[in-house]
Amino acid sequence: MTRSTGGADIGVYGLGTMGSALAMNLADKGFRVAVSNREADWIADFLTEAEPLAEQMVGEADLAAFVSAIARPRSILFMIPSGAPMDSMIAAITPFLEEGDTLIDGGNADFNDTRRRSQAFEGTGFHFVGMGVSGGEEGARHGPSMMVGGTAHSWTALRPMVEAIAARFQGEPCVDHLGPDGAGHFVKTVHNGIEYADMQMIAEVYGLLRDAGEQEAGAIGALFESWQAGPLSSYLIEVSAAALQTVDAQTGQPIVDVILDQAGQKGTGRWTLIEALKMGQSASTIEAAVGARGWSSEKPLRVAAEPLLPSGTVGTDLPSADDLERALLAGRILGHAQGFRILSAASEEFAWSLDLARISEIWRAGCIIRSSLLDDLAEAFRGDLPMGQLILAPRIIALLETCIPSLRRVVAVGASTGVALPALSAALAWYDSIRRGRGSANMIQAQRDFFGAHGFARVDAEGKHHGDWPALT
Ligand SMILES: NC(=O)C1=CN([C@@H]2O[C@H](COP(=O)(O)OP(=O)(O)OC[C@H]3O[C@@H](n4cnc5c(N)ncnc54)[C@H](OP(=O)(O)O)[C@@H]3O)[C@@H](O)[C@H]2O)C=CC1
Ligand SMILES: O=C(CO)[C@H](O)[C@H](O)COP(=O)(O)O
Repeated sequence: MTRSTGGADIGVYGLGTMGSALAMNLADKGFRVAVSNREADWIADFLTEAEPLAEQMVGEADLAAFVSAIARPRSILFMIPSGAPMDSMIAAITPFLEEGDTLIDGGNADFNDTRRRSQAFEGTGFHFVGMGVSGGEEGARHGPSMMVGGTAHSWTALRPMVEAIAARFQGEPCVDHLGPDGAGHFVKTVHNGIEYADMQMIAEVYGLLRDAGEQEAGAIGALFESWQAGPLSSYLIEVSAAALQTVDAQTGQPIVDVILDQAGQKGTGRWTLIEALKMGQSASTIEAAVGARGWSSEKPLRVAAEPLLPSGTVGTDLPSADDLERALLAGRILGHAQGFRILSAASEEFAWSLDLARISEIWRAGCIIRSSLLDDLAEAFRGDLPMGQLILAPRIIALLETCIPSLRRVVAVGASTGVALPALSAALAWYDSIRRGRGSANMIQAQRDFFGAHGFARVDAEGKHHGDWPALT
């Protein structure tokens, strides 16, 4: 199986969808790659499939031989499931490492695990990198966006390779060293939270057109396709348009009509929320998207409830196509604003000094959430940013002025027709919360003091105060 020894520039362990594609991308860019996989039989199959690039690869089933095949100091990239499998692989490979070697976890890992592993590596002479990779199989093969967290030493070793294989936006590689330990995986997690929100809002518009508008999948797909020429232009709209216009070979129906309405999830959306809540951040659009995937899994309950619970009104006029397009743009802006606020809070919490402009820039190509909006966000972050808030950047305010009225109209139609638009509605409520100088939390404080003597601050005096509340009979 071995085709050459000792001189590989990098090792890739885990030849599933992502690992195979990244190994081929690296070989395509002229790097020599050692590859290995838990299921050893797959190594030979992969090398056969990788021809002619296999000439630059060496396959080793044995871990010691795999490590030996890589030139020192070694860079070893793991593309395997997060959590326990990664811990087991670290334990298994560490005995074969030497001073200066770096292990890279390129999977979707919980950044808390990455921080723990990075700390465990401190003082060992080995290095640990948590690297978020986005772009799916196609991106991994031809140019992903990558978010690197780890030591400066590891970045120096890794940089030429990841810059060579990354997607490019106007010639610039969509990869950067974002900070130490868990910074890269945290940014990837929030990327996925934004991805969940964007996917959900697109699905909501599809649902509104299908259920309130009784439109066929192909027609909705054609509408989405037309939006690719405007400000909504993005990979996710492109994918959705193409999926809606794809016909199932078995039935001749639109394929989306035969796909069960239960969405999978592997954890990154939920992690985004958990970390947001820990830092006191509201990420209501992302929460709605995670919650909607949860509702999707409760199919039997939904089927049972449909004939029992009162519905919305029929016959309401649908929003115009322009309104739907602008509502989605507003939702996308607000979903990103929530994500970037979480990144900003984490940057402070963990002293990462995250460069939010740079993060927007490396998301402009290669990754799943790439969109023309990210170019606007990158420029907004590089320009005047009142109170450090993306949503207050003049460029973003100008965009919101054009699309918030549409979001209001679309949410109103969803409410009256009884078509659930949880992420779009949450985005609008989040927007209306942030722009309201005097909110309604004075009522919460009155309730808390009434039942629990928690005290409240007054608008006209310093200090903590209590109400002279009446006794309830
Ligand atoms: N698919 C995607 O679009 C993206 C995936 N990711 C992340 O990349 C990582 C890999 O995903 P993907 O390539 O899609 O997954 P696949 O299921 O296609 O491949 C998984 C790989 O991990 C190996 N593996 C599974 N369990 C273990 C274990 N316990 N110990 C060692 N190796 C193991 C498998 O080996 P074997 O062949 O023996 O089963 C296989 O090589 C995941 O963390 C995922 O979240 C990140 C971005 C995008
Ligand atoms: O990281 C990714 C894209 O950026 C992966 O495709 C990930 O699996 C998506 O998350 P989920 O499976 O929970 O939808």
